[in-house]
Amino acid sequence: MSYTIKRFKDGQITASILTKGDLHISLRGNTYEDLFTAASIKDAWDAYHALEKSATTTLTLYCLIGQRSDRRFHEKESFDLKVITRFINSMRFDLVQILHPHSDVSLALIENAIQIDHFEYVQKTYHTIGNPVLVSPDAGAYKTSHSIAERLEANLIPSNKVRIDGKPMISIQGDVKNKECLIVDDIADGGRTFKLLAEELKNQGATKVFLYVTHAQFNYGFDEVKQSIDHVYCTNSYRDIEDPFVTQYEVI
Ligand SMILES: O=P(O)(O)OC[C@H]1O[C@H](OP(=O)(O)OP(=O)(O)O)[C@H](O)[C@@H]1O
Repeated sequence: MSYTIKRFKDGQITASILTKGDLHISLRGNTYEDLFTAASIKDAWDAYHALEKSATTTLTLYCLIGQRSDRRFHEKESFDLKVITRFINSMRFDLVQILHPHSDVSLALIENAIQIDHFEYVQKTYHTIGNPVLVSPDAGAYKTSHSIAERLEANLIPSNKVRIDGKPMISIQGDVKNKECLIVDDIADGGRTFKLLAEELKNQGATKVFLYVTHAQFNYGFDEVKQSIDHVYCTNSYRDIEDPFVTQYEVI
């Protein structure tokens, strides 16, 4: 099965199916354009395979747009993940695979969805560094980090971020003195959460602090995070990064 995509000058996308067969679309999925591209391909495929009931369709998204907006943050605001997942459901794929979603809400809202595990990337990072202590940065990350630590038979130190009078305060529940630490989480947006945590880990005696995130946005660059983090490990689910400070595992 193969297809082509044509973009008109005004941005419109048209998909054409070249050869028949099972459909598998792999995209970052981190833009609305990616989702519309998938919808065009699926529409063309459906038309061309109307009589072929046994053919299957799979959509793989490596960095689902809106995954952090997994609730209505304010009664006057849109619930963006619900809008996005409704659109995905309207395409009617037999299977939708999502790499390391921010929370289970994405999987609950998307029909026929399964998670692509990020364990292998954390495992590679863990062995490359040489068995560091894992650190989970907040309550949201604890459950996943706990399961990863068990699978790696690694030590895990939970930490938490609370705001006191608007100022972020980090609490670390364990001894990191003279230890190398690996913070593990799903997404770096600006990276401030990890910069502050790394500073506190070093204040408490950590010798080195590394960061693993599956989805590496780093929307403000690396200057700030470089001040307290020694190296970043991530996938290229969101974008390709050319920087010696970053090791990327290619997923797309
Ligand atoms: O790079 P930064 O800008 O510091 O952001 C990164 C943090 O934000 C996300 O959590 P979020 O606060 O969305 O999680 P929540 O579901 O607990 O609100 C993500 O899981 C990281 O922990």
